[in-house]
Amino acid sequence: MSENNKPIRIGTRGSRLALWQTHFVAEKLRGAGLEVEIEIINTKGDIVLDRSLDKIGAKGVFTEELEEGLRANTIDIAVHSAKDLQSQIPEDLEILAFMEREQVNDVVISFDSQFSLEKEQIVVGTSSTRRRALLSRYYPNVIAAECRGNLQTRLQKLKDGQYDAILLAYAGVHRMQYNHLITEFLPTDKFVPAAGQGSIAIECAKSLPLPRKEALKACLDHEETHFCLLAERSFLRTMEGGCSIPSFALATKAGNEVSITGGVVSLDGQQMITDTLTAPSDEVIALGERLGNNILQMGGDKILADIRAARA
Ligand SMILES: NCc1[nH]cc(CCC(=O)O)c1CC(=O)O
Repeated sequence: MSENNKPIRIGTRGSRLALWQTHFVAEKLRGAGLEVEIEIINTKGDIVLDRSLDKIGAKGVFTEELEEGLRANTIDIAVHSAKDLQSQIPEDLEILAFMEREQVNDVVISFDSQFSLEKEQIVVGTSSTRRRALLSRYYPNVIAAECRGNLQTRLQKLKDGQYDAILLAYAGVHRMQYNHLITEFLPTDKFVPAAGQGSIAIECAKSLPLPRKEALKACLDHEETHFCLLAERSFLRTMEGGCSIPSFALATKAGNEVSITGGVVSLDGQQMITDTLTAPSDEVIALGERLGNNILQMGGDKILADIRAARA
């Protein structure tokens, strides 16, 4: 069997969401006539569930072990939620494809179909500092509480009555078929999503043979999403923020232009800096950098310094 006919070995985390995403990728590849094998790899983010993500601290808590597999050539590609991928990819690896993004909103999930964020004395669980900060900003009546674990764990905590509602990314809710529990779609102009939310990223070693890379990219990459994600991730790099920083960014492409809105919010939601910029789509990296530098200069640097000081 020639090198290019060997099955594609796909590495993935073992959570139900990760497996859904991996089977989605596998089906696309099989549809293109490629053979696939799936390898489940546990990451620190899956194992350490008793601490919030910003306290685990290390970059790439959901990716490191997968990246080791790419380096050791035990897998050919790693499937990630683009949002979970650190902004700086190691020198010897690359992102081969960003798959077509689905609806990017955050949503409210509750077992009470009458639930409203306007109510008094309600407890809402979130897993991200961004959602918690935005919740505090727009709904000071709400008590924002920490809610970690995979989607099933979070839903179980909601069912157990630890919260009146939780906030999640629509993409994960949809993939896990929990749409019936959505009580509200949060608007993206207020709850601007995290960079990369809703897209699946495919990572590989730079040394993967070119014909393999080309076949995979042709099958999995979505050009419009790719341009947008490059802009958002360039912004994230400039802000030096991973998933532990309450930054947000959403790019959209119209014709040959990409527009991006992004910024940062203080942990208590009191201060927020945002800006929107537009550029031709072949300048998305510079666009994201420009947005990041604007945000830092407009006071974002102070917000980030305060967050670092609060955690130190
Ligand atoms: N950090 C966990 C995570 N990573 C990706 C998703 C959902 C899917 C996506 O945004 O692409 C989620 C769950 C959530 O944020 O509610």
